[in-house]
Amino acid sequence: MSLEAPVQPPPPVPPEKLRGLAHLFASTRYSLAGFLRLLAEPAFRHEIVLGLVLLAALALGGATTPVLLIQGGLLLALAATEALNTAIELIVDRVSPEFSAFAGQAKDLGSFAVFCLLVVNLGFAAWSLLALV
Ligand SMILES: Nc1ncnc2c1ncn2[C@@H]1O[C@H](COP(=O)(O)OP(=O)(O)OP(=O)(O)O)[C@@H](O)[C@H]1O
Repeated sequence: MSLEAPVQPPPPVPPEKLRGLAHLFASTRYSLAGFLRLLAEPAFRHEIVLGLVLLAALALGGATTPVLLIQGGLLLALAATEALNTAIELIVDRVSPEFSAFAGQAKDLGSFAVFCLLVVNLGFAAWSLLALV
C-alpha cells in the first residue's frame, strides 16, 4: 500500500483574482493543497512522527500547557521550513535539472534551514523533559 498523498494536478489556467471572504477561502484551499503536497515528502512524514513522539513524551512527563504550546509552535515552524525547503527543491529541479553548483548550494541551504529547526525542536524538548525530572 502506498503512503504517498495524492498530488493535485495544477489548474490548466491561472485562477481569477478574488477579494474579501472568497480570497480568504481560496487561500485556505491553496494552503491545504500545499499541506497535501508536503505529505508526499517522506521527510515531512518523519517529522510528523517525531512531533507526535515529542508532544506525547512531554504530555506524559507532565509538561505544562505553555511548554506544550511552545513545542507545538516550534513544530509548526519546522513544518513551515520543510514546506519552503520543498518549494526550493521543486524550483531548483525545474531551473537546473542538470548537476550544477547553484543547484547544490540552494538545496544545501534549504537542508540547513530544516536542520536548524530540528535542533531547536529536539533541544527544547530535551530541556523541558530534563526540567521535569
Ligand atoms: N542538480 C544538482 N546539482 C548539484 N548538486 C545537487 C543537485 N541536486 C542535488 N544535489 C546535491 O545532492 C544533495 C541531495 O539532493 P536531493 O535533492 O537528493 O536531496 P534530498 O534531501 O535527498 O531530497 P529528497 O529527499 O526530497 O529527494 C543536495 O543537498 C545537493 O548537495
